[in-house]
Amino acid sequence: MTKVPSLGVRAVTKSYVVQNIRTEALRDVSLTLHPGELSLISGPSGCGKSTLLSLMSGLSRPDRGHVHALGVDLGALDDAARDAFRLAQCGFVFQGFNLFPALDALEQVQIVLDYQGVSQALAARSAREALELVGLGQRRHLRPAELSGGEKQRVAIARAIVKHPRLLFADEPTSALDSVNGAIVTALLREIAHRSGAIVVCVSHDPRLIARADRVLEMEDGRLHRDSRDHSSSNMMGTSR
Ligand SMILES: Nc1ncnc2c1ncn2[C@@H]1O[C@H](COP(=O)(O)OP(=O)(O)OP(=O)(O)O)[C@@H](O)[C@H]1O
Repeated sequence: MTKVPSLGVRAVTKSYVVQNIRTEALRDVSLTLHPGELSLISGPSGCGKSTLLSLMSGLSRPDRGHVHALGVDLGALDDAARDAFRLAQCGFVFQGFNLFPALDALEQVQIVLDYQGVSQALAARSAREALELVGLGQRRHLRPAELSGGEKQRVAIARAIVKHPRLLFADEPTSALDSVNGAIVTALLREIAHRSGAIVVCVSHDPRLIARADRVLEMEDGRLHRDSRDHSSSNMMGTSR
């Protein structure tokens, strides 16, 4: 295993077949994402954003092409090894928060480390630090029903970062939030990328996130259509439209 700390997608295609109808979700997509940056994947509904996120995080496999994460070829790993890679290296934030109703904020975050076999004392301390980082240190004993939507998303972010993942994936993390909380969560994701050096990847339509991202990748019809890093490019990676 090399120590290349990037996330690379090379000539990836992915189709779904439902009732004999094939949908090409990704067509020959290539990109490299770098540590310390908040990268945003944007584009119209159905253009392949979530499929790309799922391949980059090792949740699914491409039909063709390769995904290299932190120097590891995810396609070369069996299911157990990919699960282990995700557990060790990846954090996830989803639009619906996915919190346990019966647990308070501290427990929601701590449970991740408990699952990894970290001692109770260290898990509690780390969970508290992660909640402080997202500005919820004082509200750590509240349950989801006692927290606002923005606070719940911040708990979800604390849960995702408590094990210091080098890859942080967020699928529409602000879509359920009002403008103030959307801005807070956006700033937080960017700060996490800059401070921790993690590769932070968001899928979103949210203009607040688009405006604050270090890099914006626009998709269209299963292809990468535009990369803000390459201003001259509107048809990337040899794809012509
Ligand atoms: N599990 C699946 N089975 C069949 N088709 C799928 C599946 N997942 C996605 N698709 C199809 O693949 C294409 C890309 O879907 P994907 O969810 O990646 O797009 P998206 O850009 O994330 O869309 P949205 O913004 O609406 O979430 C769409 O045409 C979708 O209907």
